[in-house]
Amino acid sequence: MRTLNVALGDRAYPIHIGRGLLDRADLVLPHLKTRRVAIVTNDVVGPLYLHRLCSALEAAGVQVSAVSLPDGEAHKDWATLNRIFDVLLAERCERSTTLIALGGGVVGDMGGFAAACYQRGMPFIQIPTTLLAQVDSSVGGKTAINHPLGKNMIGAFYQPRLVLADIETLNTLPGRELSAGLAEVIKYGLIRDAEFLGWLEGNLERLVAREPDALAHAIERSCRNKAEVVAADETERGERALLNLGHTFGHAIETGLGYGEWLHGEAVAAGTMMAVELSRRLGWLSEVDVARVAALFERAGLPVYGPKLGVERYLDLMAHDKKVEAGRLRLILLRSLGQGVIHADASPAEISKAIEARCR
Ligand SMILES: NC(=O)c1ccc[n+]([C@@H]2O[C@H](COP(=O)([O-])OP(=O)(O)OC[C@H]3O[C@@H](n4cnc5c(N)ncnc54)[C@H](O)[C@@H]3O)[C@@H](O)[C@H]2O)c1
Ligand SMILES: O=C(O)C(=O)C[C@@H](O)[C@H](O)[C@H](O)COP(=O)(O)O
Ligand SMILES: [Zn+2]
Repeated sequence: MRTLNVALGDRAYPIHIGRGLLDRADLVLPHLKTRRVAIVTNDVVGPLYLHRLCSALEAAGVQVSAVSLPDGEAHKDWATLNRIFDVLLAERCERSTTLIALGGGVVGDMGGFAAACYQRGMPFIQIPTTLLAQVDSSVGGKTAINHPLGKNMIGAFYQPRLVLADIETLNTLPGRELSAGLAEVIKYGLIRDAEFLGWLEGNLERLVAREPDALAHAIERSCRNKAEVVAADETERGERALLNLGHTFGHAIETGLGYGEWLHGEAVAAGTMMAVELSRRLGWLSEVDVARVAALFERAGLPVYGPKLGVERYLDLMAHDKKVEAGRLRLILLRSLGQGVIHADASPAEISKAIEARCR
């Protein structure tokens, strides 16, 4: 098992990465306030892993309630969030009960938001079961639900007390979902870790083949990058915005097509290509750099062009981005491969050309 720390003072928490961790109640117990938990999962993950987690906790004397949500991004909404509150109340969960999110990023984002709101805040633990959730969404405390007009528009910053990433859960993950997770892995290389980017270029097929050592390395390195950024800028006043590379375009794709049509990671990959193209047009990247990034995404089984929504529609959707300040779009671009930058000066005409060049 490898352990990292998210250094947030008296709210610091560990990220444990390893095999068989679902059975390790001993890792969970020190982070509970009382011996009472409510597990939030979904209709796909529950049948696979809920029993193991429940058995381990119950054997350690913990009283467990569980709620299973319908699967998918289309259910990351108010109605589904409310189902969590219905169960927490019906089961008489207390403010000291710990909510455990067992699943991918959708379950984690919704479980975390429910934990932030229920009785004004209950303890929260993340047990991520997708690659995307293990490398990104379970760390850092962004929680949210979607709105028909924009992704993650209603939410809160609310940190977990523990992240438990059991790599063995990735064995049952569909290939398309593994690829989606790789988009966020590649992101860390592009925005702040050129050495890791080089490693990814040399090892991508090992990740696609789910070689345990390669996966463990990629998850640890990704979490290390994310933990450093979050510790330095928890609520996205500055540097944390770099984690949004490709997301302003990508969220427009997800919202524009309807949630769940494209996976988040797929939209981020196509959106990153738009950001990369704009960076080239600004003179920061070369044609060779663009080809290098596209090749990496393609080897990961990810799209490198977005859908043809129409440039006006893209711009309209992008205007809802949370990084918009005083009506001005702030985009994450690349000064070089491995160095992200927040850029507020791109003109709508320049942005439009980059979108058009990367739609098909
Ligand atoms: N909070 C953050 O910082 C952050 C970061 C990145 C993404 N996100 C959010 O995360 C969401 C995407 O997360 P995701 O990619 O994990 O999608 P997801 O949660 O929808 O999970 C993907 C699919 O895999 C299934 N699944 C999960 N674990 C499995 C397993 N071990 N075996 C088999 N099937 C399994 C799920 O039921 C689902 O069908 C998006 O809503 C995105 O906005 C949040
Ligand atoms: O943790 C962050 O900060 C991120 O931006 C990580 C992203 O991968 C993630 O998709 C996040 O939910 C997007 O945040 P948002 O603020 O644009 O909704
Ligand atoms: Zn993301």
